[in-house]
Amino acid sequence: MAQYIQIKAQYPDAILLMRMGDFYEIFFEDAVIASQALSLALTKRGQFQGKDIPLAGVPAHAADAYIAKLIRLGHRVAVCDQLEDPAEAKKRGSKAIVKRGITRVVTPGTLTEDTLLEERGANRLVALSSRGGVLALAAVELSTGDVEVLEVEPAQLGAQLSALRPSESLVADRLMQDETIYPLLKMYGGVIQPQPSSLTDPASGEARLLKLYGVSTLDGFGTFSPAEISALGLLAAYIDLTQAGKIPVLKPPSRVISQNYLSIDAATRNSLEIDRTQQGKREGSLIAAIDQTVTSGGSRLLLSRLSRPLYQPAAINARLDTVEWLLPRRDLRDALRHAMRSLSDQARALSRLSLNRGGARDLCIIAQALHIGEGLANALNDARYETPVDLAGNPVTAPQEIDGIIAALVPSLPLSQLRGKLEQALVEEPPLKLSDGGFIRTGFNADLDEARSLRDDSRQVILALEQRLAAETGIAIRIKFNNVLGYFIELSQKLAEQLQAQDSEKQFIHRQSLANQVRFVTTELIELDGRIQRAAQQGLALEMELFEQLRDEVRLAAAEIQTGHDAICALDVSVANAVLAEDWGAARPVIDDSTRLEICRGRHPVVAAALKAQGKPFTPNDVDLDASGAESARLSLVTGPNMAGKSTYLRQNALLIIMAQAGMFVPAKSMHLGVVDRLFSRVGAGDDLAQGRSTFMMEMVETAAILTQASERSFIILDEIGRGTATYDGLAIAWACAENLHDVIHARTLFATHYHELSKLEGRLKFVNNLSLTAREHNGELIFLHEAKKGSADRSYGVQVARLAGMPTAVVGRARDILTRLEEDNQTQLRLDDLPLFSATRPPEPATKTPSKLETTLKGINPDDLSPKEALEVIYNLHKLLKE
Ligand SMILES: Nc1ncnc2c1ncn2[C@@H]1O[C@H](COP(=O)(O)OP(=O)(O)OP(=O)(O)O)[C@@H](O)[C@H]1O
Repeated sequence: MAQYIQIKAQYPDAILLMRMGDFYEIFFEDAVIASQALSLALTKRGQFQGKDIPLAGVPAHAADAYIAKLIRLGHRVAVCDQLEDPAEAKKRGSKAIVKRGITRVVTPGTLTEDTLLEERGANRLVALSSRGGVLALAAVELSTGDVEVLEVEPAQLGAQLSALRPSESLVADRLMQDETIYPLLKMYGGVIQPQPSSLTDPASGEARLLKLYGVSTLDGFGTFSPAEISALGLLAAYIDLTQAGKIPVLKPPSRVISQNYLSIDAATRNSLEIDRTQQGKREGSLIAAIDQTVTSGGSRLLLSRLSRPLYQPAAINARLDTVEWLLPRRDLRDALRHAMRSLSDQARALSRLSLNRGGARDLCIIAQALHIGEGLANALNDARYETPVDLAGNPVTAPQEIDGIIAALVPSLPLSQLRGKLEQALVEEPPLKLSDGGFIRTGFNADLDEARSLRDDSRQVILALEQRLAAETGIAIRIKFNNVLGYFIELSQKLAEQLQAQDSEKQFIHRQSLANQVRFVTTELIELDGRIQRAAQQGLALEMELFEQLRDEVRLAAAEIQTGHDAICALDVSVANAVLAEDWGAARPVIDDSTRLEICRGRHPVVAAALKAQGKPFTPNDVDLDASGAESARLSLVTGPNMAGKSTYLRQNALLIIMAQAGMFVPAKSMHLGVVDRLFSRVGAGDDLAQGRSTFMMEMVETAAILTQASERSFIILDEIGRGTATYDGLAIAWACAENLHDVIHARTLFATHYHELSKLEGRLKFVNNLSLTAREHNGELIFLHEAKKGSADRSYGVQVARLAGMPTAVVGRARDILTRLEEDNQTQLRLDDLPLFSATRPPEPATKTPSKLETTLKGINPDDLSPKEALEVIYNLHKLLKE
């Protein structure tokens, strides 16, 4: 108990699992929590301060599953193991206690076990910190070693957090009080772990980073701002704490420049269902419909590309070049995919090895990946020279990305030697547990072979002994083995009596009597047992030593192995995109700096695939927008009956932009896209009652965000703005928003509405046109054509849709009557022609004052965090701002 209490005191917030022989035992309050969470029996053991100590326990061999469940429920788990053999402890005296210590703290963001991780998803730990008014995010994916860091504008925090989708977030204590930041963290940050301000100081953060990376300066990784260092430092501290000092192999932090990416705010990401549906499932999301990758690393990379599409045309085109090059090379693609399919998750194997959690199987995974990588490089290299000229006789050069992949996969001499060594050393299918031994091949190490043959020979000797004793005594002697007694002779009661009766020399020593059996040993057997066990232990110790040597060599080569792994992931994604492009008859989008969005016969990737699976056709649709207004409308008003396909049309165009900027071919006949800087979607928000916001309030919050943040390079889809309030209020808001988007923001916009009155904007505003999704009424039946055509719809056919939905006939009939009456009633017709023209250009009413840069910076400073030197620096900065 004293040992327990002392260890528990170091990890008060975690559930402590204490190793006791074959079990992990849980005591006190932890036992109560765990027994409820894991449906374990709650018992008691001993007393503490006069009270019973509650106890629960889980078998050590099944601990992973229990830990996973606790983590999923949001707990942290500290695992305390036995650090020595109980026999060692006994040497110190019979009452000595086995040494125990924390070997790791398991938290949602720091998992590395395959059994606890989603194969195709990322598991990120994120840290958020701020220095001098600048906010920074750092993210690590411990199971693959990827580290990213970026500065964020407070307005972009939601977008960035939702792109990273952390499982766990470390947050500097004082940011927890920030009214704008905390709600975002709560929504998108996973499990939040507040961190003391003392850990956010950049100087100590830098020291921790140097230790983590084993370098003497961070200069080789680039330049980082104090806020970025502070966030990275938080990660380093937490990794140190949770991994009990073991240092993972991490890639150098890559600095994300937000301006190089298409920004997608959190609400948009949710509503477009990029990586999961609004119900939280992968199935039905964009990624599920388009993921053709064959490796888990490739799948994760595709997800990260879709979560953060690019903004620079050159970078997008480089990816597209690769897909285009792979597209006609079907045999090559098949061969590459076939080879990659047999790869296991190399990145995670490497990470386990570096955290001392790996086994011989992980070494095999690395060797196999190096082998396959080399094969891939050869196949690509051959293909590079296969078609030197195209049909027109022009030289065909492989895209740059392919050259890069080949270069990354051809191993250096030391790495290929390491691969050879691993292949020589390891058996084909090593046992799951290292402690079982038997993973090193015979012939690799002479000492090991000798120890093994000693062990095997001894077994022969046991057999011989068994036969000899049987012959000598005339009794069918059987020698058996168990972990407690070692080797022993086991006889039935009757035979035992017979043996003892004739054993005049007392050769057979009694060991144990069971109900029906009696067990004996002989001095010879004891000696033999010792010899066998020593040989086995010696063999195992040698194997462990060899394993550690190989593991250290792999660790040393980690950076090159990671580069190769990244190249395979990129290849997998490009091949997958080419496969998809062929399956779908997809087109390469033309990407440039223009302000166009022109799609011919585009299809919704998810809806079209779902309909296809049901054997139903999908109607392709065009879109034609130009933010400058020179070539076509800037804003299209989309009307049409309920169920006509307005939302599908809107989302389809947004999704195609995401795919195109992620560097993928798109399901369309053609697409011309002037790159989009920000994507906004206001499509059917749900309530956020937890935050005290009604549906209408949420809709207004999101619309406000669009109107304040969009630029003329943005793309916006707005679905039924204003529908959640009284008709006139809603129409007025929708009207004003459309005007503002057109006159002030100039962004390419698709605006779906049931307010048919809005169609009057065409003609009134220069760059607005009307589109409608068509339906036809035939013999009282409504037929949806799902075709987007020029012009506006005249009605919504809501009552017909209600009938289709199975509303009682009496209600539908009554609704029809009321509708006719309302339509006849001229009073309800709006006199829209009386509205003043160009109202959106009216000078805005004095808005609430936006804080100046000086004020924002001042607000971001926490005097308690500053050293005198930093304070002086801040004063200089503020003074500079005053002059700006
Ligand atoms: N282009 C299309 N081709 C074939 N089917 C389509 C197409 N577009 C939409 N659909 C089908 O029509 C259904 C309704 O589409 P959607 O939700 O987009 O309609 P809507 O006009 O937004 O309706 P409401 O105004 O009631 O919200 C979809 O679930 C889909 O199955």
